[in-house]
Amino acid sequence: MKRSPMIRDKSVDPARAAARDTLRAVRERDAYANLILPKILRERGITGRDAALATELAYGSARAQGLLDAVIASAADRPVDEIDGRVLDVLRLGVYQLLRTRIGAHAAVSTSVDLIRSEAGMGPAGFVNAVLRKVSQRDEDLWIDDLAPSIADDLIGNLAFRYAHPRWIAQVFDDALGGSAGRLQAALAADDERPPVHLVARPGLITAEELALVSDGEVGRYSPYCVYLAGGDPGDLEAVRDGYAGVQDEGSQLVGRAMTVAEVTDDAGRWLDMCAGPGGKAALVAAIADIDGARLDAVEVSEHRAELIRKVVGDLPVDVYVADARSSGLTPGYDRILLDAPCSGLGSLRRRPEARWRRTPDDVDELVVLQRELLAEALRLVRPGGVVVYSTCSPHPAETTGVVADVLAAHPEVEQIDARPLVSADSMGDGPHVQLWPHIHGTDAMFLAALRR
Ligand SMILES: C[S@@+](CC[C@H](N)C(=O)[O-])C[C@H]1O[C@@H](n2cnc3c(N)ncnc32)[C@H](O)[C@@H]1O
Repeated sequence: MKRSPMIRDKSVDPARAAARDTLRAVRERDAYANLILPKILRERGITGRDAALATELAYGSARAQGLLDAVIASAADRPVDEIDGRVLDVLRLGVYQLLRTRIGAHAAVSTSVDLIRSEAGMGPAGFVNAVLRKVSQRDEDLWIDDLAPSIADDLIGNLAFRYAHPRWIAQVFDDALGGSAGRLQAALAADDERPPVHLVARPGLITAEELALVSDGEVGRYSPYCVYLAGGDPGDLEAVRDGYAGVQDEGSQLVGRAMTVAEVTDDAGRWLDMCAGPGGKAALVAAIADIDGARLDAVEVSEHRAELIRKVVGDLPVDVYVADARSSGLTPGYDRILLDAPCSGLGSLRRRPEARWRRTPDDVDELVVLQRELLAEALRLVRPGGVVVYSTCSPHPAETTGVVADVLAAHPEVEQIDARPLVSADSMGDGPHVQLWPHIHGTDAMFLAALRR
């Protein structure tokens, strides 16, 4: 591969250059950090400690962007949108190192100056040096005390700033948590951390205990298929490469499993996953279907994502349909349906570093309309006595309890059943729905509700 000039420059640290180029791709091309960074590392042959450092700096800086920008604007005495983008990327990396890592101030500043000098020259390097030296005079708490809204005036704004979330998202979490500052603080803090990798042991191929043994991991708390990986790249594991295991958040496993364990009398084995791409839950459900003698129809509107489903389900009993699930043409009469609806993803922000700064409240309004239509169609496709599991990787009340309440109001023939026994985790509240949380369950903030027609 063609190496960029800054990589050849001996003064530039390859790990930091990889992190900088990731932030640039995120800023300039709306790239996803967790897709672009692994590619950069692979292409440049960066492994081991350098790869770990690049990952920490790129993901950490992307996740903390709002906090970092407020500090940069204050230290530079100008809004960040008046700072050249390439300089801003390097400043974000530098401020992240100063405030949120144990890297010494001298190393954080000098490596940042090297990064920008190699591609933009002495002027921008002097600016980066001056801003970072000013930032280095205080620690993170002092900067937060200076710049965050006061606790007395705006508690949610203060917590949002402190834990690097847009205020509107902190407000959504607060609404979903029922307005307790302690709970909100714990939720935001957990969401501000780098999440552990969860593996799924594919039923029928390997047990969680066996997978824990070969991966040096720990068996999960709730999902019988889950293993918590202690560290390292899951792609290096033979079990993952051979398809015996995959990467999947424990909450997502619990949702897939819930659809298969709900009580359905005379289950004829006609199962449907209505929004199945890229196939994480479909693969788990299909493996269980294989054991139970059932067959899964998997619908996905995007051809590319449908192809990902085909790859991950392999020879399992699955038929993949590329269609809009609101008008798929499938014959009604399903025993079990999983509707893992397209959603804002506010419950898995910890796994998508830059996502929190891209989402807007308007995204949610459009999604809610689609979610209602999809759920109404699921209720049309399920047979009397059958069960629909509705789930989102978002705790936003409009996308969760709001959608369920609206659709139930229009369908008196449908009852909501208690989803808690289908999940069997701790602290699941009063039901009948289940809302999982990173700070309580260690999972993404998945929601699920179970409806019987
Ligand atoms: C939350 S994701 C599903 C994740 C999946 N269940 C998994 O575990 O891998 C929602 C999926 O729904 C698809 N989708 C969006 N609108 C759709 C529609 N109208 N009909 C079918 N699929 C749709 C999206 O392309 C996306 O792949």
